[in-house]
Amino acid sequence: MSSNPAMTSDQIAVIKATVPVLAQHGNTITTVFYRNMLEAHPELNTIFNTPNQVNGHQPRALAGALYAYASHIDDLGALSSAVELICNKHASLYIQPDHYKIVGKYLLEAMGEVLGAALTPEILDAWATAYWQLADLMIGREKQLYEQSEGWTDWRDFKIVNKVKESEEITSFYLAPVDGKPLPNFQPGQYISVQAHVPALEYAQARQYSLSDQPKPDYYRISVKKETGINSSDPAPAVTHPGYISNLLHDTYNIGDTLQVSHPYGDFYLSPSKSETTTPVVLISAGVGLTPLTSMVNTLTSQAPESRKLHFIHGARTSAGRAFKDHISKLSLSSPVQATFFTSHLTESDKEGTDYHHVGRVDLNKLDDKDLYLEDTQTEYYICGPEKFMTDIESSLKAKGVAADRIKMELFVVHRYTNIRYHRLKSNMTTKIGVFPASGGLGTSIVNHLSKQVPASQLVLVARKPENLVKLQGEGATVRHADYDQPSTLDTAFDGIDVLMLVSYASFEIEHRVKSHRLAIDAAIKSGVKHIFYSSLGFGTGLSDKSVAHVMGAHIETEKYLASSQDKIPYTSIREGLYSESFPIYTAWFDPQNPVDEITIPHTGSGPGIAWVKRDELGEATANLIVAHVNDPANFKYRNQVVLLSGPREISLAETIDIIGRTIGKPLSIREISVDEYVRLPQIGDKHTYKDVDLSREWATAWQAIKNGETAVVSPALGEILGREPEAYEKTIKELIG
Ligand SMILES: NC(=O)C1=CN([C@@H]2O[C@H](COP(=O)(O)OP(=O)(O)OC[C@H]3O[C@@H](n4cnc5c(N)ncnc54)[C@H](O)[C@@H]3O)[C@@H](O)[C@H]2O)C=CC1
Repeated sequence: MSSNPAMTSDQIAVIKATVPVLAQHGNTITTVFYRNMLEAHPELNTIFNTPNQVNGHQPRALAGALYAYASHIDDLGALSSAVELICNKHASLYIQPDHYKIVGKYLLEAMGEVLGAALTPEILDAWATAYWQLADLMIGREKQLYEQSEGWTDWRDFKIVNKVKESEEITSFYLAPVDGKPLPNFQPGQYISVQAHVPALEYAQARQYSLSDQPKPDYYRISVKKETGINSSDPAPAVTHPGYISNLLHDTYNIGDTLQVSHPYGDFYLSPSKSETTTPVVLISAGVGLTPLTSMVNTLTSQAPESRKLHFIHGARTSAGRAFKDHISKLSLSSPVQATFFTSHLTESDKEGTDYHHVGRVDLNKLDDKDLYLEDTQTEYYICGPEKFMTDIESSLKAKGVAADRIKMELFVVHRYTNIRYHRLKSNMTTKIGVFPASGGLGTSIVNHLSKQVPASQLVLVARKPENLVKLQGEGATVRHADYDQPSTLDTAFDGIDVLMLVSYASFEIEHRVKSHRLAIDAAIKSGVKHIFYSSLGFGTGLSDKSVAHVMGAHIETEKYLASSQDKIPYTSIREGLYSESFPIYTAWFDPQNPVDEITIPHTGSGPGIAWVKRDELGEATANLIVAHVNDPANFKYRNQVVLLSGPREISLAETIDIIGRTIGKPLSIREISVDEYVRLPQIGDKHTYKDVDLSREWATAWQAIKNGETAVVSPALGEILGREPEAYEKTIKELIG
């Protein structure tokens, strides 16, 4: 039993009250925390993943976890799967109670350093108690895990006894314990941590690798993917690339070499009872995600009754990159295993029926329902691969009627496990959701994502040109006409709608825009709408109501109007971060098709940057928030609140331009010019003209806002609401112009 004090109800209230502070400063706190702690305790570098420190992933993940913890301080049950995931990973790294003392000290100190006087003794005390409440819970669970490991409670030396190339990218390592003692059993799907000395860092690093074969008493097998583009003899990627250790194993570890290995752990595994029953199992993976599922299929085929239905579905970019192809194909000939391979890039030598069955990415709609064993309500589905792949497959299975508790996914990153699983809720079938305008970039994205989660019959799509919405109309959506510029069309446009998504009037002028928004809000009140969501913008340093950016003016006014109307209509204002796709606006209309060498803007490029975010992820998260409200309005977290959806990291304008330059293969630079020069640039033309009035000078206030750090705030909310890490800017830009 712990001797730490329990939390009082006042302390719980204090923690809940600090949630917005964590939303705004969490990332800075955790960044300072890791920096200070690792400076004072360099020996802890072996525990933490160095590239994830450098690229900011680890501080972000911890900030997300703290935020989730504070939000659920009075409902810790909601975090139990996250705690289980983290404790398993901790156990595989041999985390000890003393480590929690060090972490607690530096975390609370970092809060003090970042928040200054705002961290009153009362708040500090509440956080110290909250920290130890969670730490005790985790220490207790980790103790149990160590007790279950049959005395194997520290790193154990293993020798590589075989090294087998499985595909162009994947190589298996067969690891046998140096002490020769038999290995404990594990659950198929679990992983081990493998620790290797990294000469470039002068310390060891550990990574988790799923076991890829069935349990054997004399060896473990892991199958490791080599990342392209990193050379393990170059020390630089040792600190920047999370795949460095995998490449080090490929390039420098051979038969006879020794590695340190942990006991197997992990909470993604084949239900033990499944190896004895005849429940059908479908294993769906992409790329190297097939490793834990190969362990499952090997286990099941070695033990299972002949009558069990088993389907192994795998997607690979190329057939040559597919590991275990012959092995799985052979299993499908001699056992009840069905195998279906998807290949997205075919080569001439690929043969249909052996190398692949379908072209493209894994798409369950290409398979018959009977081959997914949908008719059996016991069938279990195991998914492993990139995050987006897993959530897409999960949605696709749910759309086919599979209950959430029969879908299991390997989610390594804690952040997305904070269990505020907006997209997992069941839809309330009677609530009507309206979107206006249900067109344009953001509106269309919101509608598309809503239609994946609720039947079209629940949607009321209101647009200036309703003829563009015939497809959803055909599926049962109600489609209506309305125009911000024709106020009378708003009178009845929102009738019958329970929850309305109001997308802001597309302009950067203030007066007419605010007037249009007010008219729409008033119309919504008159129509009896019960909750209004409004798309605001990501200027204003997080959630503040101050901004020097002219473009933010109308949003701040509208938010004030919403706040003053909350007795008549509760609201949520979503500050949609700056679209990654909108880089031309911030680069003096740089055109990747006709690239200039020099970008002329009233900004040096350095200083605070922009937390760019992909527009379609904003659409998806906005839809998730709407669905969360529809399902449980009483517990909706953002009632009468403003929430910021930002991208995963702040990127300076100089780096932004560097990324764009690298993507198109041309070095680019910034030359700072005056605002006077900027507004006269020929390419500006009438791009900032609204109803014949040139607003270029007003627009240029955005540069000052960026300099002031207004667009640099990184909030964990987007990742939480999406249930995965938001897409990296580099990737979005590559897709856009690469
Ligand atoms: N977060 C960011 O980085 C950015 C945000 N925005 C703002 O976000 C909001 C949504 O942006 P997007 O969907 O990307 O813009 P968009 O320009 O793609 O779409 C705007 C839609 O509004 C419709 N529309 C225009 N005038 C209308 C009227 N009088 N009545 C009804 N509908 C009308 C248009 O038909 C169009 O479909 C806009 O207010 C826009 O100004 C715009 C660019 C970047």
